[in-house]
Amino acid sequence: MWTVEEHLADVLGKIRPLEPIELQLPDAQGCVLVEDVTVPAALPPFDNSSMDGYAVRTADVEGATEEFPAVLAVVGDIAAGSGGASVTVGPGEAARIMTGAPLPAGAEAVVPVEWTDGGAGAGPAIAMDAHSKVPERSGGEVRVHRPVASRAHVRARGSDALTGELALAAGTVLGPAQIGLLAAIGRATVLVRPRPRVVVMSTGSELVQPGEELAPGRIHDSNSFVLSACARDAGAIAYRVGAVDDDAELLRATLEDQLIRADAVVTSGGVSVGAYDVVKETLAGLAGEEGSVSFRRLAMQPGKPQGFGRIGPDRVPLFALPGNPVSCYVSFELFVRPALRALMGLDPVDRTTVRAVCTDAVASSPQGRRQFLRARHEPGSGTVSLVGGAGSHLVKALAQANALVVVPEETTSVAAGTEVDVVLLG
Ligand SMILES: Nc1nc2c(c(=O)[nH]1)N[C@H]1C(S)=C(S)[C@@H](COP(=O)(O)OP(=O)(O)OC[C@H]3O[C@@H](n4cnc5c(N)ncnc54)[C@H](O)[C@@H]3O)O[C@H]1N2
Ligand code: MOO
Repeated sequence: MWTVEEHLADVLGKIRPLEPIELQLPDAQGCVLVEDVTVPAALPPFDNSSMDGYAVRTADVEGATEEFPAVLAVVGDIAAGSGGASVTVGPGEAARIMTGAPLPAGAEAVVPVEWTDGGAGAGPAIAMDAHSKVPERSGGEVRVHRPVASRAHVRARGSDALTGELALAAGTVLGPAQIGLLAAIGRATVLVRPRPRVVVMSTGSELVQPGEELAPGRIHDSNSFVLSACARDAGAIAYRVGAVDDDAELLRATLEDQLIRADAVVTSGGVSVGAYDVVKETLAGLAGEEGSVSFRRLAMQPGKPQGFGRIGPDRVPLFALPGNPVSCYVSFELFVRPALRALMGLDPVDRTTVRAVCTDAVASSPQGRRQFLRARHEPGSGTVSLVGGAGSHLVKALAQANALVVVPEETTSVAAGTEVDVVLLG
């Protein structure tokens, strides 16, 4: 028997991060950057207004009040997106300016429109008149009711990022804010490790796709759906092949067809000791260029029988997971997810493990095997409660779980109220 750690070490030892590729920004989300990205030009690229208001010279509005406003001639109207170069604010002048529009020459600060009459001559404005309705507001006069400090409501060129500064370091995982920064500095593509393409297939002649009628003795294929969802959740691109009958030739042909689009292959079923366990039968016999897959028993429950190896000329990692639905899911979480994260260059590769007080007793746990029990973890109270039993077929309980309670190899029972290790799922 292999320990969980030995099997994981064997898997991770055979995984190399995928070669970096240049991806469009939206496709790079969740990926690891493999280049240092520097800021090519100052951000913001020009001094601009942070308010809808009037660009003024501060001396002109010194001492201004509502009763004794500074009356300024409006010499321009600067919308965001306009160059603004044609406008210069001289003494006694102001330019109407919108949030994000470039500060015109001569102006030192912006007074928000609420500190003015907005050009309407009827006391403090609450907003500007729309240009489409009152076009004459782009000229005329404005009464300013309050003084303003130099550079007030001005966002200085380079106040966010300076030219040549490091925007994002290699190794950064690109989340929404990082994607936003890259877009803001004008990058359309970035060099990242791509998402692995994972081919998922169930095996078993008893399997029927959801939506189809069940004949006697047959069940719906759930593993290919779980595994595809797990792969996507781990950041990979999943190709769900569906179910392949227990037929060695068919399995071999399907794998051969699928390898072209796979950075990893995950199968479920057919790895135990039955007479129709064709995954084991087929893959254990690979030789030479075909690669090799070894089958072993792990000291864990669920998930005892496992196959792992690399197949085809490109040595694509292949995980042959047990068919029992819970065994299949737990095996993915413990071994495949870390491998996919390693392919993406993500770190850490493992799920988070915390300590929590188990509110339930575990009456018996197999000696010599690490048991993973489905549970609900309550972070607020630091407790964890078991859901369902240890049976590897209990998919309803699995769907209620958000964690796995770990019962160590040499522990055969756990009293309620004991602190245990808990693997958090998601
Ligand atoms: N004599 C022994 N029998 C078994 C042993 C053993 O040590 N000695 N180990 C048991 C354990 S533990 C596991 S886990 C399973 C693993 O079996 P296989 O990987 O060969 O899986 P199958 O036999 O194909 O299926 C097992 C079980 O799961 C159901 N199944 C399979 N695929 C799906 C799917 N895609 N969706 C839903 N359910 C699926 C299948 O119908 C079986 O009920 O072996 C034990 N046996
Ligand atoms: O390992 Mo099986 O996975 O115990 O049901």
